[in-house]
Amino acid sequence: MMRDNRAEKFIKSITDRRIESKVKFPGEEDLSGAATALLRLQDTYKLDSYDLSNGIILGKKVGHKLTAHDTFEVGRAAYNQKDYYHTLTWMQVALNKLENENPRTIEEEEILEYLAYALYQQGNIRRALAMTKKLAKIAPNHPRAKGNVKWYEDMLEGKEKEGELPPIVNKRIEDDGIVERDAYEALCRGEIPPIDPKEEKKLYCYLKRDRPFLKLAPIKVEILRYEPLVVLFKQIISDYESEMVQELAAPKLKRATVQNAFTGELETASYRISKSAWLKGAEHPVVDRINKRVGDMTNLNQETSEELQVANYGLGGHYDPHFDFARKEEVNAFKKLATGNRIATVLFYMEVPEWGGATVFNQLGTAVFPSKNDALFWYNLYRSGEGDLRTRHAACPVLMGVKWVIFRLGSKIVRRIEGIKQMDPRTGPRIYETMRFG
Ligand SMILES: O=C(O)CCC(=O)C(=O)O
Ligand SMILES: [Fe+2]
Repeated sequence: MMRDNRAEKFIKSITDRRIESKVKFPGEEDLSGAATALLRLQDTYKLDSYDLSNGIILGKKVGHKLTAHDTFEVGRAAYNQKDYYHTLTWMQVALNKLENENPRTIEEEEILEYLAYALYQQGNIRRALAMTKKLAKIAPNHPRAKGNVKWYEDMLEGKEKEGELPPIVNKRIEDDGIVERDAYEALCRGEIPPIDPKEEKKLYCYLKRDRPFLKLAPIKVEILRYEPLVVLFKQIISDYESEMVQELAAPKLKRATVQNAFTGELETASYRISKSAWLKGAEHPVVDRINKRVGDMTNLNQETSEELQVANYGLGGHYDPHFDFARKEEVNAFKKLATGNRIATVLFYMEVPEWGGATVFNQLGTAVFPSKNDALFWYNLYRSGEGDLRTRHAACPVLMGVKWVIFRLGSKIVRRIEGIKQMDPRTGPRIYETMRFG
């Protein structure tokens, strides 16, 4: 038994599978992606770099400590994205950690060079110079240190004063493409703007019994807001159904893609990090049952709904603010959807994270913290078929645990049999004819 090397068999099996492309080893993108996820979590939930590198989240010890080298890698990922704000904080923590490390996991000079450059980029030239001088001292043969000292000195034009260095300035970049970032992140943290008490009074819960099946099994509905309407269906799937859906979806999960608005192509993007899979009604009775239930929940004809989509978000998984409907200017948008634009979204929370992962409507100041086995519903389009820009929403990054959702998007040729009579003040009890949009 001692001669039997089990690792060899394991390695062979992994190697074979790798040749068949079934197993992929982590590469540069995985490392930078993991680091970016940490930075995203840090910003959204206002986490301290030092705590985070010690596995402490919001005061609780939850993870492993990072070494100075790990910490350096996070800083380097930030540097590669020209994010000098985070480069600076993480390189400082790396340096700090290195002092207490024995044996050391990284050379001090490596950290110093990045740190000096980040200090310079953030407007701390005197400190960048001091740091580079230190680098030149400990590594006299460093290929760039001496040149950089001169460069910084020239920049200061002899204005380099003796004595105390000014305090470090380190401002987060303002323009990173997400205009609504601050409001969005505040919502993710649960900092929700107060609701007008008059509006709040109009919100209520009721049992939905307006279809024959629901006479026997009424659905619990909670109205979360109006204009645009957002409701929560309580305890609408069972643990068994949720487990079954996860089991069916797990082998099919693939990295989620987004549609490039200019080219119409599907591609991966850092603003949407999750894995997803599609499930057909014919695949399992549970899927079929959930599809039918969406009809009972929403009173929307399900014939032109998209298949169920299952999404799994891991740590740091998220989806930046977006619309579920396609805008007219988007290339191929309607072609891909086949049946037309997406009138409504239903989002089931199968598995909820311990922290983070809220669904937030950043224009509306509404945040929904997932509750297991409940489903969120909203209309994406006005009755005219125009996209409702107020429905811009996002999935906040998961800070602890995992999040599993199912969503179903209803599209174009929609016969609202009755509308959601009690829920939707716009629809009332009327019966709608087939509507064609787009
Ligand atoms: O997971 C969520 O909370 C929202 C997901 C979402 O908006 C989407 O996938 O379109
Ligand atoms: Fe969405």
